[in-house]
Amino acid sequence: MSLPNHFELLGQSGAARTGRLTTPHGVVRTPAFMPVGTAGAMKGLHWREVRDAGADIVLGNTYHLMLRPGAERIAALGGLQRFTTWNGPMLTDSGGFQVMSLAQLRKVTEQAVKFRSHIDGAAIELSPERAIEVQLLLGSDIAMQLDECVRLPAERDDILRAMELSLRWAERCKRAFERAPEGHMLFGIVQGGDIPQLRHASARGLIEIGFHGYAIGGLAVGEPQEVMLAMIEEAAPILPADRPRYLMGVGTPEDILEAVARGIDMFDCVMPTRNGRHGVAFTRFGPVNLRNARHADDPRPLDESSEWPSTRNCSRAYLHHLVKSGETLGAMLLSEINIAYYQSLMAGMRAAIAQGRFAEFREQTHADWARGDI
Ligand SMILES: O=c1[nH]cnc2c(CCNCC3CCCCC3)c3[nH]c(NCc4cccs4)nc3cc12
Repeated sequence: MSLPNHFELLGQSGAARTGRLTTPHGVVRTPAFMPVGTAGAMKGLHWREVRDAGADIVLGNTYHLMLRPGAERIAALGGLQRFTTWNGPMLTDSGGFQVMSLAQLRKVTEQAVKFRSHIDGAAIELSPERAIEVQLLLGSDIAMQLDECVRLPAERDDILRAMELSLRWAERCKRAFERAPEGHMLFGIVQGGDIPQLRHASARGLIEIGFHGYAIGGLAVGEPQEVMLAMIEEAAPILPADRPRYLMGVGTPEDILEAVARGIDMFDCVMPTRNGRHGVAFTRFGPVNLRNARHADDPRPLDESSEWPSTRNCSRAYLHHLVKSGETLGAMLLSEINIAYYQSLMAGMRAAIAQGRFAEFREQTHADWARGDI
């Protein structure tokens, strides 16, 4: 039987789509950018700013939260929304991806991913069943299956092995998710590396099992942008048109624009806050590195036409000063400026798609970025 569908397509312009995803904690407008909360908090931002910037949904970081303060403790405290006071939709990942990049002594077996906590060295076993249990304890509106993501370039055998393991884990996650409360969703994750036939097999396998939405994983892991875009073109058209598509870990504003043009609806990336902490602002005319001495005497704001106050009011000279002197406020201001820019890009795409003029929006946006910061 097919799962209930909480996604409503509102418009299309070429392969680009705009829609609404209804969750127990509210509606998500797509295309959507999901800012990443780290251990349950947004680095350098208050939730109010995240909401004001236009974000409908944020990511909860399962790997960190399950290690500290622990999923059972967050459940006892009323779940992630109450714990963090972000009272809107939340998506949590399975925790598996970060085990691969953060944990020590990790081992992948049929049963589970086994690793030692980077906090206290405790031996942890993250099985598909435990990954679902943790996300249900956190109370997220959208949970992700446990999968194995292979960094690229990789051998065909390894990509095939990880793709088939991820499909078996998808089946186990689906079964474990059957006890989820009404309205909560589970997304499968397409793997298959940079091999079209394996991308097709993975997508078809997930559709056979049946999910509320489908993520495309295994990308933005070291491959050139054209390979990432080619794999989206292989997978997206196979995925059900009436269900959301989430491209994991992506990306720069250009990656996002080009992925929306190929039918992707949801994104997450650490770039806006991470680049903000490193002094780089994303703007309508491309990235601006505020560490650069050329800004020291520049009284102009980053973009006087921006709707975001800090982008419209803070002088480059001030931002340069804050960044050079290592003031925390510098990282905070640039994080909010970047989140606000990403959300304005998403809002611009949603409007352009709804009005059937996405091709023009895409062309004008590329031209603005090419003009660069002057
Ligand atoms: O196949 C995948 N399966 C599962 N997760 C993936 C992720 C993590 C997505 N963000 C999770 C967030 C959860 C909350 C905390 C922050 C992460 C990816 N990120 C990237 N690229 C960006 C990359 C980031 C780091 C190395 S590559 N490709 C990814 C591919 C997969």
